[in-house]
Amino acid sequence: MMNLANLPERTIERLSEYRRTLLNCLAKGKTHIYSHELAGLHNITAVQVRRDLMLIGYSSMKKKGYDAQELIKVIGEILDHEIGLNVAVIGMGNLGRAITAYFNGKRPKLNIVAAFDVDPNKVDRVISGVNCYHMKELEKVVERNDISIAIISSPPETASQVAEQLVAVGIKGILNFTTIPLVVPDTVYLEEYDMITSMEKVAYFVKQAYAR
Ligand SMILES: NC(=O)c1ccc[n+]([C@@H]2O[C@H](COP(=O)([O-])OP(=O)(O)OC[C@H]3O[C@@H](n4cnc5c(N)ncnc54)[C@H](O)[C@@H]3O)[C@@H](O)[C@H]2O)c1
Repeated sequence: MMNLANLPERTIERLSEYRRTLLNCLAKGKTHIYSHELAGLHNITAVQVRRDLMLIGYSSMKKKGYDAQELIKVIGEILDHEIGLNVAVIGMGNLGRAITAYFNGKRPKLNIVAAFDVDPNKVDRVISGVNCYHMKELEKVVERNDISIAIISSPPETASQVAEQLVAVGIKGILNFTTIPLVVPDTVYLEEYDMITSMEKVAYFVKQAYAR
C-alpha cells in the first residue's frame, strides 16, 4: 500500500467523488456497487476505480460488489480529520455567501464557522448562517474557533494580502477562488479554483468537436 499521507491529488479528488456517489446510492437503498458501476457513473474505467481503492488498502469487492457503507467509512478515514476541521470564508460577497450557504451541513467533518469582510454593512452580522467579523479580528477568531482552513472569495486585488494574513495567523490550507495565483509557504496547502479556466477548457473541447 502507498503511504496514505502521500496519495496523488487526483486520487483524493476521486475518493471525494466516489463517496458522494456512494452516499447517493445508500440514500436510494442500494447497499452494494460494483467497480464497473462506480466507474460508469464517473466516466472512468473500473481499473482506475480499483487502482484508487487499492492505494487506500481497500480491495474487498464481494460477489455483490463493494459494500457502500463500509467503503464510505474507509474513504472517511482517509479524507476526514478525526474530530473535524473548521473553515473560514474571507470576503462575504456574492460568491462567499453562495459558498457558505451551499456548503454548510454537507460534510459533518468540515464546517464553515466564521466569515470575514471589511465592509461595515457586513461586519458584525450573521450572513448565510455564520458570524461575519472584521478582518482586524482574524487572529483572535481563528484562534478561538480553532480554524485551520480558509476560503478566499475577496476581490482579486486583495488576494495576496489576504493570503499573507491567513498564513500569519497559522491557517494550514487555503482554497483560492480569486483569479490571482498565490504563493504560500510549503507548510500551507493551496488549491486554486478558477472557473474561467474550467470554462475555457470546456470551450476548447467544444471547439475541437466543431472542427471534426
Ligand atoms: N461571483 C462568482 O461567480 C465568482 C466566480 C469565480 C470567482 N470569483 C472570484 O471570487 C471573488 C469574489 O467575487 P464576488 O463576485 O463574490 O465579489 P463581491 O464584490 O460580491 O464580494 C467581495 C467581498 O469581499 C469583501 N472584501 C473586500 N476587501 C476585502 C479584504 N481585504 N478582506 C476581506 N474581505 C474583503 C467585500 O467587501 C465583498 O463583500 C473575486 O475575486 C472573484 O474574481 C467570483
